[in-house]
Amino acid sequence: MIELKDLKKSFDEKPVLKGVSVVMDDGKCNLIIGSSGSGKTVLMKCMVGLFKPTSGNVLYDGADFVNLSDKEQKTIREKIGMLFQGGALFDSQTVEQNVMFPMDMFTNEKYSKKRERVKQVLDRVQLKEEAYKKFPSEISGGMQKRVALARAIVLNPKYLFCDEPNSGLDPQTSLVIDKLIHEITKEYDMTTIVNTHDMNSVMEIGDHIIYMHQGEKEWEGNNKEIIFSKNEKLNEFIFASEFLRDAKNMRTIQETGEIPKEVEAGIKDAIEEKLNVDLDGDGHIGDPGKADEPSEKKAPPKK
Ligand SMILES: Nc1ncnc2c1ncn2[C@@H]1O[C@H](COP(=O)(O)OP(=O)(O)OP(=O)(O)O)[C@@H](O)[C@H]1O
Repeated sequence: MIELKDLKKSFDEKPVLKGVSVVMDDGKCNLIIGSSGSGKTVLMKCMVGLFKPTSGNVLYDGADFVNLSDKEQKTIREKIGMLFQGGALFDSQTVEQNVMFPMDMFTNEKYSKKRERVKQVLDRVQLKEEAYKKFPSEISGGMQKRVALARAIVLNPKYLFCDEPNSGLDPQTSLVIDKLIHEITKEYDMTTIVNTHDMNSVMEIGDHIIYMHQGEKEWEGNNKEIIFSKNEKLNEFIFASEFLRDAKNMRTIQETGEIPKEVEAGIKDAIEEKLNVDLDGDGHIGDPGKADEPSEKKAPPKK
């Protein structure tokens, strides 16, 4: 289990993380969302030991990472897999060599054993053998992400960190990568932390979502609860993310004028205000509690 306790990080007296406390769920995809500059990357870097927090704790199964000896920190680092933004593959190495790299670094396994394991993980991310000898520049962006994911899990990590795994991918390929991350998290029983801007990912794999706003945890919940959220900052962020256009439930509302059953409160009011439409036919646009007098309303879109 990873637990953050009152985590603070400042750069030159400028506070970036202002006391974040959260427990990352084991065996689940924990998504960190928030607008640019809200502190998502700094939070992730504090978790993996790339930044030293100004104060507070990062606990791995109760052990405070920052105050552990180098040897103890190394033991935890060995349990961490990282999928870096952009994949960060070595251009001069083949697919197979890229995936084998962590085994070369951290194990004394025989070459045949390493090849066997590399094949296993490349199979798992559905990469065919004809790609093994190719260089990153010779394969598509989606394939590169698969290779990066295979490399991240080759040492069978307990914790998987993914920084913007969908950056540079089209929505369909993003969905495939999201699903792989989600399935592998369950199969390997990992604690996965994903830093993302992608609202489709949020809806698809958001077992546990942490919404960061200006260095603080503003909201947390899962992908069902986010629909009902009445948190104004979160709703603003969701709209800024073009959630209306992209997310499945919202698409249903726009295209058919029907509200999916699960969208009965929370964000529904904000959607009404945004579209200036009385979706639920209650005589009000937005929250009826807020309106002093009935709003001028438009008919719901025709089916
Ligand atoms: N090494 C650093 N030195 C000084 N300031 C930093 C450093 N790293 C990050 N910051 C500052 O911390 C703040 C949060 O940055 P961070 O990269 O965590 O944002 P983010 O939420 O990940 O944004 P994005 O979605 O754009 O990646 C920003 O104001 C950034 O300028």
